[in-house]
Amino acid sequence: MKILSAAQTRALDQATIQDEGIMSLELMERAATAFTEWLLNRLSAGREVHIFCGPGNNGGDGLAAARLLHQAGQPVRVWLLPAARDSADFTANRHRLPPEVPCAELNTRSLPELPASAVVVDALFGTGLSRPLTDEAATVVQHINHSAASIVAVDMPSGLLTDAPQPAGSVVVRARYTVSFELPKLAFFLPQNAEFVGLWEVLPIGLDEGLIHNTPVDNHTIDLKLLTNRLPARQKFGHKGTYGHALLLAGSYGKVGAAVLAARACLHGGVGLLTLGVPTVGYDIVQTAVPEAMALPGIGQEHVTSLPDLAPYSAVGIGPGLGQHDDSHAALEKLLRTATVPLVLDADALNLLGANRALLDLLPPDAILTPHPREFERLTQPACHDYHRLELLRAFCHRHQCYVVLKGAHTCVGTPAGDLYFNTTGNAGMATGGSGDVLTGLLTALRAQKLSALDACLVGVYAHGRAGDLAAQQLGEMGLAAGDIVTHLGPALQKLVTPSGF
Ligand SMILES: NC(=O)C1=CN([C@@H]2O[C@H](COP(=O)(O)OP(=O)(O)OC[C@H]3O[C@@H](n4cnc5c(N)ncnc54)[C@H](O)[C@@H]3O)[C@@H](O)[C@H]2O)[C@@H](O)CC1
Ligand SMILES: [K+]
Repeated sequence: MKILSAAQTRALDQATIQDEGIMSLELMERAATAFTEWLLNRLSAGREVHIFCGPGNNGGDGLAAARLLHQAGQPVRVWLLPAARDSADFTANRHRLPPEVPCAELNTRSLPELPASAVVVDALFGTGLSRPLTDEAATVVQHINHSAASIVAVDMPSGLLTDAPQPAGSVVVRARYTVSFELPKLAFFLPQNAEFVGLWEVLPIGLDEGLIHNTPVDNHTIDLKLLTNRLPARQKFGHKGTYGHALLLAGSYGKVGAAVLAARACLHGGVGLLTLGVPTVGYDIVQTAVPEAMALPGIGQEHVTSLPDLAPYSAVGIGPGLGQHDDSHAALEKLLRTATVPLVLDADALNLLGANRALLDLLPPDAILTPHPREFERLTQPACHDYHRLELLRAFCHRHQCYVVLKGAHTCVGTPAGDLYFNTTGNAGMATGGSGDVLTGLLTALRAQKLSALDACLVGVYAHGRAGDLAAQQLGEMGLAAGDIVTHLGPALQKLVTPSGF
């Protein structure tokens, strides 16, 4: 899916109205209908719904939803934010509200009591918000936030800008759910907004697909549609040589487990052959834990101290559990100077790069780096906020012509072309030691199988998250350990395989 800016969203609404010859009121009705159905499916009987409406079309959505909820037999009350001017569609829906639905203008000196059993629908402001909330609007939002009621935001939590940072201390609705329309908003993907957005969902309202297709964007979601035809099916006459030979340089004394996890993920990621460059201290461990992989002797006693001959390999992954010793640094530098095959760099390989920034200039084109935010900042600079981090990410990928997988709840893949891809799979159970090692092994496997760097990142990140979701379904989020992600990689990848046939 594309992630549109607020201005593009407005333009798309308008263009859909013109192209389809429908009234903007009809589009609002679609939005309100979708929202109402969503809410009715989740409401337990008897809970009173308080709908807070602003003066624009977000408020219009709220008024239309109030009518539809009332028609469905749901107890509902409407509260209107006083404003000098209301939008035309707000006014039309105000007139269509049945007189039986209690509807009153808010008075900030005596705001309505909101019991814990109430559901608050926040339809104060949506994508039309142009500046932080002040005065009455801010007071109302603070009142809602201080109540114990459950808050559901329509399209956006009011007060949150769609695609730009908030000034510190801005008043923003803290929604439990945000129900948005057609396409997700950039704000939803950023950790700094999690406390406002809550869980979010996007409901289709039939905006013009052709127009969406023709809208140029550089922010996207990673979803099944995007992944179509990126992961080829296995060939009937394929053999282990067909699927590449990966080398993983990983593990050191006390961190051999990282090498085991990356190795297992690499094998379950479909690689034909895997060789492990682990120090002697981990040799017996990996030979026992991962018998399918070969292990190289003599590349270091307690950590990796030398680089093997790279000729046999079709991709190299380096970093999990590597340690940051000087001779590991030297091996990394040699790798960067000599490798002609795809590289995946993670963990201590990134920390070594961060501590020796001159190495960054040696990165071969299309290398994949998989930092978490702190590791990324070691490679660049501290980010002032999440939007700044995305700017840094774009600039870094462009400057070094590399792909960066910035790990998080919505892992973001940055590309040399300046595109950002936000992942939509995964869960909080994956916030556990070793998850990243699994991703590194998987990405190395995909690169060894000759997927482009972009396809490997998109397929790998999505499948890794999906495998985590499958594991959590069985084990619960708390019960999930990184090895469980590996176990579920097979089904997660299988879902993405390009079907054979014609
Ligand atoms: N036809 C459409 O354009 C559709 C719009 N939809 C809804 O319409 C929303 C966008 O509607 P609008 O563009 O009218 O915008 P909003 O309803 O989000 O807000 C606009 C109003 O708020 C005022 N405003 C902006 N910032 C303010 C601030 N800080 N303090 C006080 N007032 C402020 C503006 O002057 C304007 O009156 C979407 O989020 C969505 O909920 C949906 O009904 C789908 C169809
Ligand atoms: K809202």
